Amino acid sequence: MMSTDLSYWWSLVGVVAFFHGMLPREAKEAVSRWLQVLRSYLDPYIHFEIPEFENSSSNELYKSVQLHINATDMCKSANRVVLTRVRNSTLTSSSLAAGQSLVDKFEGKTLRWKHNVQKVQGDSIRGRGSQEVSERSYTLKIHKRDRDCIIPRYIDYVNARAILYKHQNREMQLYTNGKTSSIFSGGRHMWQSVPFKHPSTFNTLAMEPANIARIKGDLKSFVEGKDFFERVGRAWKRGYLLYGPPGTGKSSMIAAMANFLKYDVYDLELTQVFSNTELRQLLIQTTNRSIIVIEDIDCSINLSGQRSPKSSSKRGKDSSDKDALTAEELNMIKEDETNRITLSGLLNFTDGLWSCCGDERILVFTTNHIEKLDDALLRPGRMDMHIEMSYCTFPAFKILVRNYLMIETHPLFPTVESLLVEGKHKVTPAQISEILILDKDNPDMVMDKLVAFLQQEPEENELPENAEAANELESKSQAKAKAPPSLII
Ligand SMILES: Nc1ncnc2c1ncn2[C@@H]1O[C@H](COP(=O)(O)OP(=O)(O)OP(=O)(O)O)[C@@H](O)[C@H]1O
Ligand SMILES: [Mg+2]
Repeated sequence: MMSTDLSYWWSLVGVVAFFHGMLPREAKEAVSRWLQVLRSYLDPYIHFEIPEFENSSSNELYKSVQLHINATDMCKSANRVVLTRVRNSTLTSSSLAAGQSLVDKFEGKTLRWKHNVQKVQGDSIRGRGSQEVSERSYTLKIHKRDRDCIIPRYIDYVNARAILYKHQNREMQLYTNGKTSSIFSGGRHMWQSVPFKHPSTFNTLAMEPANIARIKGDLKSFVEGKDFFERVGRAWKRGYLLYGPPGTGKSSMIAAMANFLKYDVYDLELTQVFSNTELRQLLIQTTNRSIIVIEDIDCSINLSGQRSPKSSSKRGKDSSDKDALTAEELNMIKEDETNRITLSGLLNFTDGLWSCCGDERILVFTTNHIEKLDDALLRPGRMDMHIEMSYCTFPAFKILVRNYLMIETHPLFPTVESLLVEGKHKVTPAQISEILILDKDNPDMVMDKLVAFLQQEPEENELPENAEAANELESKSQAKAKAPPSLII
């Protein structure tokens, strides 16, 4: 009955439109207004066109819709879908084929997307001469009564989903600062980047599972904490101090953090930074959603405010050789001496910088010698979480074995457990990994070798009883005692 009514009204509109051309001007205008009212009564939907290009420039909203459709997997409900994959990528993107529609839901309202593809003659602006090109657009159809209550918010939601999806599926970058000096940098970009493809994740890290869960939880609440940081008036940043002996997974942890958050990594080599001005330029050039890493902080900077021996030797010149230097080099040393970076200077500077530019930054310092670190670095508010990367425990060992040998248990596990707990010498995950990698297809042989290794008499440089290791353990416990009430795990 309803459809018969509608076809009657549409026929009437058609007839009126036919005679419309023959009417005088005033009557024409009146009829046009009347037709508009009638049309909106008959079609209660509003259609938004979102073209791929508008005035020859690409329309970001079109790309956002495409990404939103990918992110929500809405294509599942379409009959025809276009699948694409760019070279060297592992990601398959899907988009609606021409003429296809799908339904989205937002705040209980129904919205319909349709993808339109039309062949048109190309124009010279897009550089295709007179070739035939495809003109694409999306049409969003919603009920007129829903328009005002959801439209600005729904478009914001589509954009936000698209940004998140793009971020999660993009290629991450590892940046390093090259060998520059304030004299030579001349304001050019001082970071060089390569694609970041480190395979370490929280699943491959050998660590107490409870600690991994705490770190992941901390990172997650940091990422979701924009409103919190704004409310309490703090810069949106988080600092982690990773400490422990060599080969316990500090660098692997940084890679796992980056992979978990999909953040770029800026590996800041402080020994290549020769002045505060240069440091400021470097930090300003880092982007949001990134991890800034300073490895071996105790070796990179001298706590008393002097350049470290490592730094001086890297530059290859010593003040005693001043006679042999050129005027330019002497100037560099002079500038170096007046601008040298101290740890507290660095921290004060980074704190100030975070407060005024950049969001969502993570700062990670690593050290093998926490006891050598300045109180300025350890005081609360500087490094929010102190994470000890320790020698291999049995739970950590099981993670390594699961990853390397793909076994969950083995008859030699109890022996390994007692050797790790009461063993003569402590071993790092790196040492265990070296044995586990010997033959992934022969777990029995590898487990035998591992037990033999753990039963060996400790070598000089591995002994906790020897001078260096004993000192290390001693100073670690002292350091723990003096560590501030930051979160220590
Ligand atoms: N906790 C761990 N979980 C998994 N693998 C580990 C772990 N620790 C070390 N390894 C293995 O040992 C190698 C070296 O580890 P990594 O470079 O992360 O140690 P590190 O603590 O950063 O050492 P350094 O203090 O010398 O920089 C890694 O490539 C990895 O294969
Ligand atoms: Mg390391």
